[in-house]
Amino acid sequence: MKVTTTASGHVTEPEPEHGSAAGSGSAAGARAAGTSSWRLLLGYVRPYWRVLLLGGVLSLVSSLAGLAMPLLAKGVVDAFGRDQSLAGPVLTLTVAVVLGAGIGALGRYVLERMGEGIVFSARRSLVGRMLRLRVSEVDRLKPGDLLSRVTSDTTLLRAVFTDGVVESVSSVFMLVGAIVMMAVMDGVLLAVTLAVLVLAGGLVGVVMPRIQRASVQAQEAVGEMGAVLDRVLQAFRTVKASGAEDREIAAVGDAAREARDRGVAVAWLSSIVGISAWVSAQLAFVAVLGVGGARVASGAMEVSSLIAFLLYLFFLVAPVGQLVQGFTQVQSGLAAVRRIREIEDLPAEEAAGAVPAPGTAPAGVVFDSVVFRYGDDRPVVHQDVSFTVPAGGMTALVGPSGAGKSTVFALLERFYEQQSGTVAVDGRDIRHWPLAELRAALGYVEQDAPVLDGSLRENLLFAAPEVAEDELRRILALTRLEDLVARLPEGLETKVGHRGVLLSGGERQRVAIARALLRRPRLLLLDEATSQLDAVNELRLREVIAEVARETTVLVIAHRLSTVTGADRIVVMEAGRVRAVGTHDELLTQDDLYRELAATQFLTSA
Ligand SMILES: Nc1ncnc2c1ncn2[C@@H]1O[C@H](COP(=O)(O)OP(=O)(O)OP(=O)(O)O)[C@@H](O)[C@H]1O
Repeated sequence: MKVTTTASGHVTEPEPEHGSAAGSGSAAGARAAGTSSWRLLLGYVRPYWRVLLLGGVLSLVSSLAGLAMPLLAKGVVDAFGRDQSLAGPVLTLTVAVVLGAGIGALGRYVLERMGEGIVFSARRSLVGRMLRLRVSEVDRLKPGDLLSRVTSDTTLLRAVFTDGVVESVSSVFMLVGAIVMMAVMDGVLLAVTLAVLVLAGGLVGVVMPRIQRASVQAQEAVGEMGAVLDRVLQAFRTVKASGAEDREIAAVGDAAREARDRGVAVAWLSSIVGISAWVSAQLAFVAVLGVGGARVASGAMEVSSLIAFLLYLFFLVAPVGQLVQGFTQVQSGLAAVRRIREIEDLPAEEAAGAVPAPGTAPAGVVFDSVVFRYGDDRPVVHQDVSFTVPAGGMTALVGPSGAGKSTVFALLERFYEQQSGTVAVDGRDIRHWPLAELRAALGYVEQDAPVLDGSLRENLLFAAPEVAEDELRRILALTRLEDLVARLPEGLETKVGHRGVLLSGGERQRVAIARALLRRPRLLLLDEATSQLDAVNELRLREVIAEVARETTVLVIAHRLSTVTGADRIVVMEAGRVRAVGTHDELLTQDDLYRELAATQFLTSA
């Protein structure tokens, strides 16, 4: 696939040549999507073609040994009938059985190993792609569904080449071989057999497309169940506090039931195919026994040939069953590939590569006539935003909820791109910065300061794993976290738990600041927590911000009076515009909205 990089540094890919499975209703569209799914599937198997070939050859050799078995059995019967020694034919038969089974098992192992390799590379490439998706794309996706694409859909790829392609090829080989051998034995009996089998074949042809549709729906249902479950786990405490457990259990149960129903539909259709293959084989067996018995009685056929023919007939049953199973596996695999491809087709950011050191000098920011909306169908969030943050010191952004303050940070990090206007960091349009370098120059502390599952040390070094111990100690002192480290049972190595449950809100915020500072940002973006902090934490946070502002530029979305009074300048935003800029004292006299904000929102935490 051709990938191009735009002037802005964004990687763009051509529109998918074919509509996705969900999008294309027409038969031609579905065919085209099928073709490209195959191409994608082949892409996964390409690195393993030698292994696939080896596995395929081993399976074929094992099938050949299987095909020889009835002939060798006929040899045993003939030797018995002619009063010859049985040792030779029995030994040959035994060797063929043992060798055939051994080679078959080895072939199976080789293919299964390859299947695991394919799942591994599909997962690696999908996760690699997922983490590079643009934030705007991920906003639209459901995390649970994404998870199921990485965990469950990729698993289905394993069986495509093992149970699917190779088994099907060796089944066709067995089938053709058995039919040829049957033709050699007795043409009349073959005609009887084929007449019965063609009837079953027609039924299978009708059911197969339904199996394909049901497989896609089954996988979508599993994805949906993941999405519902994720919703519950994300808001676990809210679910409990709202007494909504029963309703949510029912919702997840509904999704699970849907997944079960779709799975049952696949099983039902597969069993129709399986049973018709089995019944037709039995019918063929009875017919062959009747007609063959008559032919043996009339002397037109030897009894050993009838026995060998019947054995070949039994040989037909297994490959037909495998073909059916193989076809189902391939259908599920293709459906999985389509779901994986939907993610791989989404626009991604440029790859990080080596990040040049962004320097350490504080960087300024300029927003110039920025207009931005989150999507074409969304309202304009930044109507016309212009302001300047000089390098060094602290600038506070204030304004009512929904004014567009957090969006300023999202644009600076280039999570989204403005529709018009310019955003510059250190005098350079951010679209001209290599993305990784830009992000390395910024430290970003989110409002809810997420803590990742792992130790406190892992959390602190998340953005800068190579940082020296003295620098870590310096930042711990700067962010007033030394007490916390001393208090935790295992110090820095203490597991802070999923979502940082061991830490208070204020501590979480300071851990997030320390994490950002350890990367030595030239500009710290701090979205202050709105939650109330106790007096000690409030004071510590204020000291930390003031001290950091001596080293670098700090742009803080402020929710506390104590923060804004310490700021060198304050930018007041309202409804997607900047309405005033000044110091606290200036704005108190000049700007009504600021005076009101200071009197209401900020006053509680003076
Ligand atoms: N990812 C998003 N997708 C779509 N709309 C969004 C997204 N993030 C924010 N918005 C919308 O953009 C508007 C501005 O949001 P923003 O978070 O920038 O405001 P804010 O001033 O930071 O508010 P607050 O102080 O409450 O956090 C809001 O109406 C919000 O609903």
